[in-house]
Amino acid sequence: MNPAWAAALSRVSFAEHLQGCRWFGGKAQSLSGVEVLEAISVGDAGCLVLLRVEYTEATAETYLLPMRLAWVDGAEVWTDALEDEKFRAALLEIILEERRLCSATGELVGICSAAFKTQAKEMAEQLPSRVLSVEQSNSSVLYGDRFFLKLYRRLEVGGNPDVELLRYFTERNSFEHVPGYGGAIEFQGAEGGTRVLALLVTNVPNAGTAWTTTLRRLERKNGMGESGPARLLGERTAQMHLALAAGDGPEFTAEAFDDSYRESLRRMMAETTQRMMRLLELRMADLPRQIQAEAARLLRHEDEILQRYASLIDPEVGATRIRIHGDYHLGQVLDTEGDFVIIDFEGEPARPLHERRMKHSPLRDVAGMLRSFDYAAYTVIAKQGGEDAGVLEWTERMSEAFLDAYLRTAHGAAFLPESEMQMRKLLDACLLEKAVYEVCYELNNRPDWAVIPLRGVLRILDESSAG
Ligand SMILES: Nc1ncnc2c1ncn2[C@@H]1O[C@H](COP(=O)(O)OP(=O)(O)O)[C@@H](O)[C@H]1O
Ligand SMILES: O=P(O)(O)O[C@H]1O[C@H](CO)[C@@H](O[C@H]2O[C@H](CO)[C@@H](O)[C@H](O)[C@H]2O)[C@H](O)[C@H]1O
Repeated sequence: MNPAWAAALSRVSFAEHLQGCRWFGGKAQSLSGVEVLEAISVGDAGCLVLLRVEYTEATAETYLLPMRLAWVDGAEVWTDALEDEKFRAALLEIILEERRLCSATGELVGICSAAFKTQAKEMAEQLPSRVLSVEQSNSSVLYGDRFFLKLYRRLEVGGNPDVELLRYFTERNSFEHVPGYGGAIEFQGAEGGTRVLALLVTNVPNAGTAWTTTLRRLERKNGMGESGPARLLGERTAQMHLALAAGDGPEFTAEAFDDSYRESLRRMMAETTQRMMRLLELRMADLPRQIQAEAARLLRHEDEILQRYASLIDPEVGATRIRIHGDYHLGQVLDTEGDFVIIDFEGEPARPLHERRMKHSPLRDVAGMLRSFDYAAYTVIAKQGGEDAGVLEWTERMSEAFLDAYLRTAHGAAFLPESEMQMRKLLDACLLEKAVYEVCYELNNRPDWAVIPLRGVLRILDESSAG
Protein backbone atom coordinates (compact mmCIF):
# COMPACT_ATOMS: atom_id res chain seq x y z
CA MET A 1 0.00 0.00 0.00
CA ASN A 2 1.16 3.53 -0.78
CA PRO A 3 2.92 4.66 2.50
CA ALA A 4 1.35 8.14 2.38
CA TRP A 5 -2.08 6.56 2.17
CA ALA A 6 -1.29 4.07 4.91
CA ALA A 7 -0.35 6.95 7.22
CA ALA A 8 -3.45 8.96 6.27
CA LEU A 9 -5.73 5.91 6.64
CA SER A 10 -4.33 5.15 10.08
CA ARG A 11 -5.84 8.44 11.28
CA VAL A 12 -9.39 7.55 10.19
CA SER A 13 -11.80 6.54 12.93
CA PHE A 14 -13.44 3.70 10.97
CA ALA A 15 -15.30 2.16 13.92
CA GLU A 16 -17.30 5.35 14.42
CA HIS A 17 -17.80 5.92 10.70
CA LEU A 18 -19.20 2.41 10.10
CA GLN A 19 -22.03 2.82 12.63
CA GLY A 20 -23.51 5.59 10.47
CA CYS A 21 -23.42 3.62 7.22
CA ARG A 22 -26.71 2.04 6.02
CA TRP A 23 -24.75 -0.80 4.38
CA PHE A 24 -22.83 -1.76 7.54
CA GLY A 25 -24.31 -5.06 8.72
CA GLY A 26 -22.58 -5.26 12.12
CA LYS A 27 -24.50 -2.60 14.05
CA ALA A 28 -25.80 -5.04 16.65
CA GLN A 29 -22.30 -6.38 17.43
CA SER A 30 -19.49 -4.95 19.57
CA LEU A 31 -16.41 -4.22 17.49
CA SER A 32 -13.07 -5.44 18.78
CA GLY A 33 -10.91 -4.04 15.98
CA VAL A 34 -10.79 -2.53 12.50
CA GLU A 35 -7.79 -3.00 10.20
CA VAL A 36 -7.05 -1.72 6.69
CA LEU A 37 -6.13 -4.82 4.64
CA GLU A 38 -5.46 -3.07 1.35
CA ALA A 39 -5.98 0.23 -0.48
CA ILE A 40 -6.14 -0.46 -4.20
CA SER A 41 -5.39 2.61 -6.24
CA VAL A 42 -7.93 3.46 -8.95
CA GLY A 43 -5.73 5.65 -11.14
CA ASP A 44 -5.37 9.05 -9.48
CA ALA A 45 -9.11 9.20 -8.73
CA GLY A 46 -9.00 7.51 -5.31
CA CYS A 47 -8.76 4.02 -3.91
CA LEU A 48 -10.79 0.98 -2.95
CA VAL A 49 -10.11 0.20 0.70
CA LEU A 50 -10.62 -3.34 2.01
CA LEU A 51 -11.40 -3.13 5.72
CA ARG A 52 -11.35 -6.07 8.11
CA VAL A 53 -13.84 -5.62 10.94
CA GLU A 54 -13.50 -7.82 14.00
CA TYR A 55 -16.24 -8.45 16.55
CA THR A 56 -16.08 -9.75 20.10
CA GLU A 57 -18.81 -12.35 19.48
CA ALA A 58 -19.09 -12.88 15.72
CA THR A 59 -16.90 -13.86 12.79
CA ALA A 60 -14.76 -11.06 11.30
CA GLU A 61 -16.01 -9.46 8.06
CA THR A 62 -14.40 -7.58 5.17
CA TYR A 63 -15.98 -4.35 3.89
CA LEU A 64 -15.26 -2.26 0.80
CA LEU A 65 -14.90 1.52 1.07
CA PRO A 66 -14.27 3.72 -1.97
CA MET A 67 -12.17 6.59 -0.58
CA ARG A 68 -10.53 9.74 -1.84
CA LEU A 69 -8.17 12.21 -0.16
CA ALA A 70 -9.43 15.76 -0.57
CA TRP A 71 -8.55 19.19 0.74
CA VAL A 72 -11.35 20.63 2.84
CA ASP A 73 -10.83 24.01 4.58
CA GLY A 74 -7.07 23.70 4.19
CA ALA A 75 -6.88 20.20 5.69
CA GLU A 76 -6.46 16.82 4.04
CA VAL A 77 -9.49 14.60 4.74
CA TRP A 78 -10.81 11.32 3.45
CA THR A 79 -14.09 11.55 1.56
CA ASP A 80 -16.42 9.03 -0.04
CA ALA A 81 -14.92 8.54 -3.51
CA LEU A 82 -18.29 7.52 -4.97
CA GLU A 83 -19.32 11.17 -4.61
CA ASP A 84 -16.66 12.03 -7.19
CA GLU A 85 -17.60 11.89 -10.91
CA LYS A 86 -13.99 11.09 -11.93
CA PHE A 87 -13.87 8.11 -9.60
CA ARG A 88 -17.20 6.77 -10.86
CA ALA A 89 -15.98 7.12 -14.47
CA ALA A 90 -12.80 5.24 -13.55
CA LEU A 91 -14.83 2.29 -12.18
CA LEU A 92 -16.82 2.03 -15.41
CA GLU A 93 -13.65 2.26 -17.47
CA ILE A 94 -12.05 -0.61 -15.54
CA ILE A 95 -14.92 -2.86 -16.68
CA LEU A 96 -15.51 -1.64 -20.23
CA GLU A 97 -11.79 -1.67 -21.03
CA GLU A 98 -11.07 -4.79 -19.00
CA ARG A 99 -8.28 -3.04 -17.08
CA ARG A 100 -5.95 -4.87 -14.71
CA LEU A 101 -4.52 -2.83 -11.82
CA CYS A 102 -1.83 -4.32 -9.61
CA SER A 103 -1.68 -3.69 -5.89
CA ALA A 104 0.55 -4.95 -3.09
CA THR A 105 -1.62 -7.96 -2.28
CA GLY A 106 -3.27 -8.79 -5.59
CA GLU A 107 -4.80 -7.51 -8.78
CA LEU A 108 -7.98 -5.60 -9.60
CA VAL A 109 -9.50 -7.06 -12.77
CA GLY A 110 -12.23 -5.65 -15.02
CA ILE A 111 -14.41 -8.18 -16.87
CA CYS A 112 -16.72 -7.12 -19.70
CA SER A 113 -19.44 -9.10 -21.52
CA ALA A 114 -19.25 -9.27 -25.34
CA ALA A 115 -22.46 -7.19 -25.71
CA PHE A 116 -21.13 -4.40 -23.48
CA LYS A 117 -17.74 -4.32 -25.25
CA THR A 118 -19.53 -3.37 -28.45
CA GLN A 119 -21.49 -0.66 -26.64
CA ALA A 120 -18.29 0.66 -25.07
CA LYS A 121 -16.74 1.18 -28.51
CA GLU A 122 -19.83 3.10 -29.64
CA MET A 123 -19.61 5.36 -26.61
CA ALA A 124 -17.84 8.48 -27.85
CA GLU A 125 -17.99 10.54 -24.66
CA GLN A 126 -18.11 9.97 -20.99
CA LEU A 127 -21.55 9.28 -19.58
CA PRO A 128 -22.70 11.54 -16.74
CA SER A 129 -23.15 9.50 -13.58
CA ARG A 130 -24.83 9.76 -10.21
CA VAL A 131 -24.98 7.76 -6.99
CA LEU A 132 -28.42 6.37 -6.25
CA SER A 133 -29.94 7.28 -2.90
CA VAL A 134 -32.23 4.31 -2.43
CA GLU A 135 -32.92 1.84 0.36
CA GLN A 136 -30.23 -0.83 -0.19
CA SER A 137 -27.51 -2.95 1.44
CA ASN A 138 -24.79 -1.99 -1.09
CA SER A 139 -24.17 1.20 -3.14
CA SER A 140 -25.15 1.90 -6.73
CA VAL A 141 -24.20 4.24 -9.56
CA LEU A 142 -26.23 5.07 -12.64
CA TYR A 143 -24.36 6.02 -15.86
CA GLY A 144 -26.56 8.09 -18.15
CA ASP A 145 -29.63 5.98 -18.80
CA ARG A 146 -27.60 2.97 -19.91
CA PHE A 147 -25.54 1.29 -17.22
CA PHE A 148 -26.17 0.40 -13.60
CA LEU A 149 -23.18 -0.42 -11.39
CA LYS A 150 -23.46 -2.00 -7.97
CA LEU A 151 -20.53 -1.79 -5.55
CA TYR A 152 -20.70 -4.60 -3.00
CA ARG A 153 -19.97 -3.56 0.57
CA ARG A 154 -19.47 -6.81 2.47
CA LEU A 155 -16.98 -8.92 0.56
CA GLU A 156 -16.35 -12.64 0.66
CA VAL A 157 -13.97 -14.89 -1.23
CA GLY A 158 -15.81 -16.91 -3.89
CA GLY A 159 -18.35 -16.69 -6.71
CA ASN A 160 -20.97 -13.99 -6.29
CA PRO A 161 -24.50 -15.32 -6.97
CA ASP A 162 -25.70 -11.95 -8.35
CA VAL A 163 -23.06 -12.11 -11.09
CA GLU A 164 -23.48 -15.85 -11.60
CA LEU A 165 -27.27 -15.84 -12.05
CA LEU A 166 -27.54 -12.69 -14.15
CA ARG A 167 -24.80 -14.00 -16.47
CA TYR A 168 -26.66 -17.33 -16.68
CA PHE A 169 -29.97 -15.70 -17.71
CA THR A 170 -28.24 -13.36 -20.19
CA GLU A 171 -26.04 -15.98 -21.85
CA ARG A 172 -28.90 -18.48 -22.22
CA ASN A 173 -31.49 -15.86 -22.97
CA SER A 174 -33.82 -18.00 -20.87
CA PHE A 175 -35.66 -15.38 -18.82
CA GLU A 176 -36.01 -11.85 -20.08
CA HIS A 177 -37.39 -10.15 -16.96
CA VAL A 178 -33.95 -9.41 -15.49
CA PRO A 179 -31.31 -6.73 -16.30
CA GLY A 180 -28.72 -7.76 -18.91
CA TYR A 181 -25.34 -8.79 -17.46
CA GLY A 182 -22.53 -6.43 -18.55
CA GLY A 183 -19.46 -7.20 -16.46
CA ALA A 184 -17.79 -7.14 -13.06
CA ILE A 185 -14.75 -5.98 -11.09
CA GLU A 186 -12.89 -8.65 -9.15
CA PHE A 187 -9.99 -8.49 -6.75
CA GLN A 188 -7.78 -11.52 -7.24
CA GLY A 189 -5.62 -11.93 -4.13
CA ALA A 190 -1.98 -12.87 -4.69
CA GLU A 191 -2.39 -15.67 -2.16
CA GLY A 192 -5.41 -17.08 -3.98
CA GLY A 193 -9.06 -16.23 -3.49
CA THR A 194 -11.13 -13.88 -5.60
CA ARG A 195 -13.64 -11.34 -4.30
CA VAL A 196 -16.26 -9.70 -6.51
CA LEU A 197 -16.26 -5.94 -5.84
CA ALA A 198 -18.75 -4.68 -8.42
CA LEU A 199 -21.36 -5.73 -10.98
CA LEU A 200 -22.38 -3.88 -14.15
CA VAL A 201 -25.80 -4.45 -15.73
CA THR A 202 -28.19 -2.64 -18.07
CA ASN A 203 -30.16 0.18 -16.52
CA VAL A 204 -33.86 -0.66 -16.46
CA PRO A 205 -36.14 2.40 -16.60
CA ASN A 206 -38.75 1.94 -13.89
CA ALA A 207 -41.42 3.61 -11.80
CA GLY A 208 -39.74 2.43 -8.58
CA THR A 209 -39.50 -0.98 -6.98
CA ALA A 210 -42.67 -2.96 -6.38
CA TRP A 211 -42.11 -2.08 -2.69
CA THR A 212 -42.40 1.69 -3.32
CA THR A 213 -45.29 1.41 -5.77
CA THR A 214 -47.16 -1.00 -3.45
CA LEU A 215 -46.73 1.33 -0.46
CA ARG A 216 -47.89 4.26 -2.57
CA ARG A 217 -51.01 2.37 -3.59
CA LEU A 218 -51.69 1.23 -0.03
CA GLU A 219 -51.21 4.67 1.49
CA ARG A 220 -53.54 6.27 -1.00
CA LYS A 221 -55.92 3.30 -0.79
CA ASN A 222 -55.70 3.42 -4.53
CA GLY A 223 -56.14 0.32 -6.70
CA MET A 224 -56.23 -1.85 -3.57
CA GLY A 225 -58.91 -4.06 -5.06
CA GLU A 226 -56.76 -5.05 -8.02
CA SER A 227 -55.04 -8.41 -7.77
CA GLY A 228 -53.69 -8.22 -11.36
CA PRO A 229 -50.16 -7.03 -10.40
CA ALA A 230 -49.82 -9.73 -7.70
CA ARG A 231 -50.92 -12.39 -10.24
CA LEU A 232 -48.45 -11.18 -12.83
CA LEU A 233 -45.70 -11.20 -10.20
CA GLY A 234 -46.61 -14.78 -9.28
CA GLU A 235 -46.37 -15.76 -12.93
CA ARG A 236 -43.00 -14.05 -13.47
CA THR A 237 -41.65 -15.63 -10.28
CA ALA A 238 -42.59 -19.12 -11.49
CA GLN A 239 -41.05 -18.39 -14.92
CA MET A 240 -37.81 -17.34 -13.20
CA HIS A 241 -37.76 -20.65 -11.27
CA LEU A 242 -38.55 -22.70 -14.39
CA ALA A 243 -35.60 -21.04 -16.18
CA LEU A 244 -33.30 -21.76 -13.21
CA ALA A 245 -34.53 -25.37 -13.00
CA ALA A 246 -33.58 -25.94 -16.65
CA GLY A 247 -29.89 -25.28 -15.94
CA ASP A 248 -27.09 -27.79 -16.24
CA GLY A 249 -23.52 -28.12 -14.98
CA PRO A 250 -22.59 -28.46 -11.31
CA GLU A 251 -23.78 -24.96 -10.36
CA PHE A 252 -27.26 -25.28 -11.85
CA THR A 253 -28.41 -28.92 -12.22
CA ALA A 254 -31.41 -29.61 -9.98
CA GLU A 255 -30.65 -31.87 -7.00
CA ALA A 256 -32.62 -34.17 -4.75
CA PHE A 257 -34.25 -33.04 -1.54
CA ASP A 258 -32.53 -35.87 0.30
CA ASP A 259 -31.84 -36.59 3.97
CA SER A 260 -28.47 -34.91 4.04
CA TYR A 261 -29.95 -31.71 2.54
CA ARG A 262 -32.91 -31.90 4.94
CA GLU A 263 -30.42 -32.09 7.80
CA SER A 264 -28.40 -29.10 6.57
CA LEU A 265 -31.64 -27.14 6.15
CA ARG A 266 -32.71 -27.97 9.69
CA ARG A 267 -29.23 -26.91 10.92
CA MET A 268 -29.33 -23.63 9.00
CA MET A 269 -32.80 -22.85 10.32
CA ALA A 270 -31.71 -23.64 13.87
CA GLU A 271 -28.60 -21.44 13.50
CA THR A 272 -30.63 -18.49 12.21
CA THR A 273 -33.04 -18.88 15.14
CA GLN A 274 -30.29 -19.11 17.75
CA ARG A 275 -28.51 -16.10 16.21
CA MET A 276 -31.74 -14.12 16.33
CA MET A 277 -32.40 -15.04 19.97
CA ARG A 278 -28.87 -14.05 21.08
CA LEU A 279 -29.09 -10.73 19.18
CA LEU A 280 -32.48 -10.00 20.69
CA GLU A 281 -31.12 -10.62 24.20
CA LEU A 282 -28.17 -8.35 23.42
CA ARG A 283 -30.27 -5.48 22.03
CA MET A 284 -33.30 -5.81 24.34
CA ALA A 285 -32.47 -2.67 26.33
CA ASP A 286 -32.23 -0.57 23.13
CA LEU A 287 -35.69 -1.54 21.89
CA PRO A 288 -38.57 0.87 22.48
CA ARG A 289 -40.28 0.05 25.78
CA GLN A 290 -43.63 -0.96 24.24
CA ILE A 291 -41.83 -3.57 22.11
CA GLN A 292 -39.72 -5.06 24.90
CA ALA A 293 -42.63 -7.15 26.24
CA GLU A 294 -43.16 -8.72 22.80
CA ALA A 295 -39.44 -9.32 22.41
CA ALA A 296 -39.39 -11.03 25.81
CA ARG A 297 -42.33 -13.22 24.68
CA LEU A 298 -40.44 -14.19 21.54
CA LEU A 299 -37.38 -15.13 23.61
CA ARG A 300 -39.51 -17.71 25.41
CA HIS A 301 -40.38 -19.42 22.10
CA GLU A 302 -36.91 -20.60 21.05
CA ASP A 303 -37.60 -24.29 21.66
CA GLU A 304 -40.99 -24.11 20.01
CA ILE A 305 -39.52 -22.60 16.82
CA LEU A 306 -36.82 -25.27 16.69
CA GLN A 307 -39.36 -28.06 17.20
CA ARG A 308 -41.58 -26.60 14.54
CA TYR A 309 -38.79 -26.76 11.91
CA ALA A 310 -38.10 -30.37 12.77
CA SER A 311 -41.72 -31.35 12.21
CA LEU A 312 -42.17 -29.16 9.13
CA ILE A 313 -39.25 -30.54 7.17
CA ASP A 314 -41.19 -33.63 6.26
CA PRO A 315 -39.13 -36.67 5.14
CA GLU A 316 -41.89 -37.34 2.60
CA VAL A 317 -41.29 -34.09 0.71
CA GLY A 318 -40.44 -35.30 -2.77
CA ALA A 319 -39.34 -32.22 -4.64
CA THR A 320 -36.08 -31.12 -6.26
CA ARG A 321 -34.02 -28.13 -5.17
CA ILE A 322 -32.52 -25.59 -7.55
CA ARG A 323 -30.62 -22.27 -7.56
CA ILE A 324 -33.08 -19.63 -6.40
CA HIS A 325 -33.18 -15.86 -6.04
CA GLY A 326 -32.42 -16.23 -2.35
CA ASP A 327 -33.60 -12.87 -0.98
CA TYR A 328 -36.87 -12.32 -2.75
CA HIS A 329 -39.11 -9.45 -1.70
CA LEU A 330 -40.98 -6.50 -3.19
CA GLY A 331 -37.83 -4.37 -3.13
CA GLN A 332 -36.13 -6.84 -5.50
CA VAL A 333 -38.63 -6.24 -8.27
CA LEU A 334 -38.60 -3.19 -10.51
CA ASP A 335 -42.06 -1.97 -11.48
CA THR A 336 -41.83 -1.20 -15.19
CA GLU A 337 -45.48 -0.07 -15.33
CA GLY A 338 -47.29 -3.05 -16.76
CA ASP A 339 -44.62 -5.64 -16.00
CA PHE A 340 -41.80 -6.53 -13.61
CA VAL A 341 -38.03 -6.95 -13.78
CA ILE A 342 -36.34 -8.99 -11.05
CA ILE A 343 -33.05 -7.72 -9.60
CA ASP A 344 -30.46 -8.42 -6.88
CA PHE A 345 -29.63 -12.14 -6.94
CA GLU A 346 -27.00 -11.74 -4.21
CA GLY A 347 -29.01 -13.76 -1.67
CA GLU A 348 -29.59 -12.74 1.94
CA PRO A 349 -26.66 -10.40 2.67
CA ALA A 350 -26.35 -11.58 6.27
CA ARG A 351 -25.68 -15.21 5.26
CA PRO A 352 -22.28 -16.66 4.39
CA LEU A 353 -21.58 -17.06 0.66
CA HIS A 354 -21.63 -20.87 0.58
CA GLU A 355 -25.18 -20.84 1.98
CA ARG A 356 -26.27 -18.20 -0.52
CA ARG A 357 -25.04 -20.35 -3.42
CA MET A 358 -26.77 -23.52 -2.24
CA LYS A 359 -29.69 -25.09 -4.11
CA HIS A 360 -32.96 -24.82 -2.23
CA SER A 361 -36.67 -25.25 -2.68
CA PRO A 362 -37.93 -22.22 -4.65
CA LEU A 363 -40.69 -22.03 -2.03
CA ARG A 364 -38.11 -20.04 -0.03
CA ASP A 365 -38.49 -17.25 -2.60
CA VAL A 366 -42.27 -17.61 -2.52
CA ALA A 367 -42.17 -17.25 1.28
CA GLY A 368 -39.93 -14.17 0.95
CA MET A 369 -42.52 -12.45 -1.24
CA LEU A 370 -45.43 -13.40 1.02
CA ARG A 371 -43.52 -11.93 3.98
CA SER A 372 -43.00 -8.78 1.94
CA PHE A 373 -46.75 -8.28 1.43
CA ASP A 374 -47.01 -8.54 5.22
CA TYR A 375 -44.15 -6.02 5.70
CA ALA A 376 -45.88 -3.59 3.33
CA ALA A 377 -49.16 -3.82 5.25
CA TYR A 378 -47.52 -3.32 8.66
CA THR A 379 -45.34 -0.46 7.39
CA VAL A 380 -48.47 1.39 6.33
CA ILE A 381 -50.26 0.49 9.57
CA ALA A 382 -47.29 1.79 11.59
CA LYS A 383 -47.34 5.07 9.65
CA GLN A 384 -51.08 5.42 10.18
CA GLY A 385 -50.64 4.65 13.86
CA GLY A 386 -53.10 1.75 14.22
CA GLU A 387 -54.60 -1.51 12.90
CA ASP A 388 -56.40 -1.18 9.58
CA ALA A 389 -58.64 -4.08 8.58
CA GLY A 390 -58.71 -2.90 4.94
CA VAL A 391 -54.94 -3.05 4.66
CA LEU A 392 -54.74 -6.49 6.28
CA GLU A 393 -57.46 -7.83 4.01
CA TRP A 394 -55.52 -6.47 1.06
CA THR A 395 -52.41 -8.39 2.15
CA GLU A 396 -54.37 -11.62 2.27
CA ARG A 397 -55.89 -11.08 -1.17
CA MET A 398 -52.55 -10.21 -2.74
CA SER A 399 -50.84 -13.20 -1.14
CA GLU A 400 -53.55 -15.56 -2.44
CA ALA A 401 -53.41 -14.09 -5.95
CA PHE A 402 -49.60 -14.30 -6.02
CA LEU A 403 -49.53 -17.90 -4.78
CA ASP A 404 -52.33 -19.05 -7.06
CA ALA A 405 -50.64 -17.62 -10.19
CA TYR A 406 -47.29 -19.03 -9.09
CA LEU A 407 -48.64 -22.56 -8.61
CA ARG A 408 -50.59 -22.49 -11.88
CA THR A 409 -47.54 -21.39 -13.88
CA ALA A 410 -45.15 -23.85 -12.21
CA HIS A 411 -47.71 -26.69 -12.22
CA GLY A 412 -46.04 -30.05 -12.82
CA ALA A 413 -42.50 -28.74 -12.15
CA ALA A 414 -40.27 -31.20 -10.28
CA PHE A 415 -39.40 -28.53 -7.70
CA LEU A 416 -42.98 -28.43 -6.36
CA PRO A 417 -43.79 -30.99 -3.65
CA GLU A 418 -46.24 -33.64 -4.83
CA SER A 419 -49.12 -33.05 -2.43
CA GLU A 420 -50.70 -29.83 -1.29
CA MET A 421 -50.13 -30.82 2.32
CA GLN A 422 -46.37 -31.28 1.78
CA MET A 423 -46.26 -27.98 -0.05
CA ARG A 424 -48.00 -26.16 2.79
CA LYS A 425 -45.67 -27.68 5.39
CA LEU A 426 -42.56 -26.65 3.48
CA LEU A 427 -43.93 -23.17 2.79
CA ASP A 428 -44.81 -22.69 6.47
CA ALA A 429 -41.27 -23.65 7.52
CA CYS A 430 -39.86 -21.19 4.96
CA LEU A 431 -42.19 -18.41 6.16
CA LEU A 432 -41.15 -18.89 9.77
CA GLU A 433 -37.46 -18.98 8.94
CA LYS A 434 -37.71 -15.88 6.74
CA ALA A 435 -39.39 -13.89 9.50
CA VAL A 436 -36.71 -15.04 11.96
CA TYR A 437 -33.95 -13.99 9.49
CA GLU A 438 -35.66 -10.60 9.12
CA VAL A 439 -35.49 -9.95 12.89
CA CYS A 440 -31.69 -10.50 12.72
CA TYR A 441 -31.34 -8.37 9.60
CA GLU A 442 -33.28 -5.47 11.08
CA LEU A 443 -31.46 -5.57 14.46
CA ASN A 444 -28.14 -5.43 12.61
CA ASN A 445 -29.08 -2.92 9.94
CA ARG A 446 -32.24 -0.95 10.75
CA PRO A 447 -33.05 -1.47 14.46
CA ASP A 448 -36.14 0.79 14.17
CA TRP A 449 -37.73 -1.71 11.78
CA ALA A 450 -37.19 -4.81 13.97
CA VAL A 451 -40.70 -4.58 15.37
CA ILE A 452 -42.26 -5.57 12.01
CA PRO A 453 -40.69 -9.05 11.68
CA LEU A 454 -40.68 -9.54 15.46
CA ARG A 455 -44.47 -9.26 15.46
CA GLY A 456 -44.48 -11.32 12.24
CA VAL A 457 -42.79 -14.28 13.97
CA LEU A 458 -45.21 -14.08 16.91
CA ARG A 459 -48.19 -14.00 14.53
CA ILE A 460 -46.94 -17.03 12.59
CA LEU A 461 -46.53 -18.94 15.87
CA ASP A 462 -49.97 -17.86 17.17
CA GLU A 463 -51.74 -18.62 13.88
CA SER A 464 -50.28 -22.08 13.53
CA SER A 465 -50.97 -23.01 17.14
CA ALA A 466 -54.57 -21.77 16.69
CA GLY A 467 -54.99 -23.72 13.42
N1 LIG B 1 -30.68 -2.69 -13.43
C1 LIG B 1 -31.23 -1.71 -12.74
N2 LIG B 1 -31.75 -0.63 -13.38
C2 LIG B 1 -32.30 0.41 -12.69
N3 LIG B 1 -32.35 0.48 -11.35
C3 LIG B 1 -31.85 -0.56 -10.67
C4 LIG B 1 -31.28 -1.71 -11.31
N4 LIG B 1 -30.86 -2.58 -10.37
C5 LIG B 1 -31.16 -2.02 -9.18
N5 LIG B 1 -31.75 -0.80 -9.35
C6 LIG B 1 -32.14 0.16 -8.27
O1 LIG B 1 -31.13 0.11 -7.25
C7 LIG B 1 -31.67 -0.32 -6.01
C8 LIG B 1 -30.66 -1.22 -5.30
O2 LIG B 1 -30.37 -2.37 -6.08
P1 LIG B 1 -30.17 -3.80 -5.42
O3 LIG B 1 -29.65 -4.71 -6.46
O4 LIG B 1 -31.43 -4.22 -4.72
O5 LIG B 1 -29.04 -3.46 -4.35
P2 LIG B 1 -28.70 -4.05 -2.91
O6 LIG B 1 -28.01 -5.35 -3.14
O7 LIG B 1 -27.80 -3.01 -2.35
O8 LIG B 1 -29.97 -4.18 -2.12
C9 LIG B 1 -32.97 -1.03 -6.39
O9 LIG B 1 -33.88 -1.01 -5.34
C10 LIG B 1 -33.44 -0.22 -7.58
O10 LIG B 1 -34.06 0.97 -7.15
O1 LIG C 1 -32.45 -5.95 -0.71
P1 LIG C 1 -31.34 -6.49 0.13
O2 LIG C 1 -30.55 -7.56 -0.52
O3 LIG C 1 -30.50 -5.46 0.70
O4 LIG C 1 -32.12 -7.27 1.33
C1 LIG C 1 -31.98 -6.94 2.69
O5 LIG C 1 -32.59 -5.68 2.93
C2 LIG C 1 -34.01 -5.65 2.73
C3 LIG C 1 -34.48 -4.25 3.06
O6 LIG C 1 -33.89 -3.30 2.21
C4 LIG C 1 -34.69 -6.68 3.64
O7 LIG C 1 -36.08 -6.73 3.32
C5 LIG C 1 -37.00 -6.54 4.37
O8 LIG C 1 -37.52 -5.21 4.25
C6 LIG C 1 -38.24 -4.98 3.04
C7 LIG C 1 -38.77 -3.56 3.13
O9 LIG C 1 -37.70 -2.64 3.12
C8 LIG C 1 -39.42 -5.98 2.89
O10 LIG C 1 -40.08 -5.79 1.65
C9 LIG C 1 -38.88 -7.41 2.95
O11 LIG C 1 -39.97 -8.31 2.91
C10 LIG C 1 -38.09 -7.59 4.23
O12 LIG C 1 -37.50 -8.90 4.23
C11 LIG C 1 -34.12 -8.06 3.36
O13 LIG C 1 -34.71 -9.00 4.25
C12 LIG C 1 -32.61 -8.03 3.55
O14 LIG C 1 -32.05 -9.28 3.23
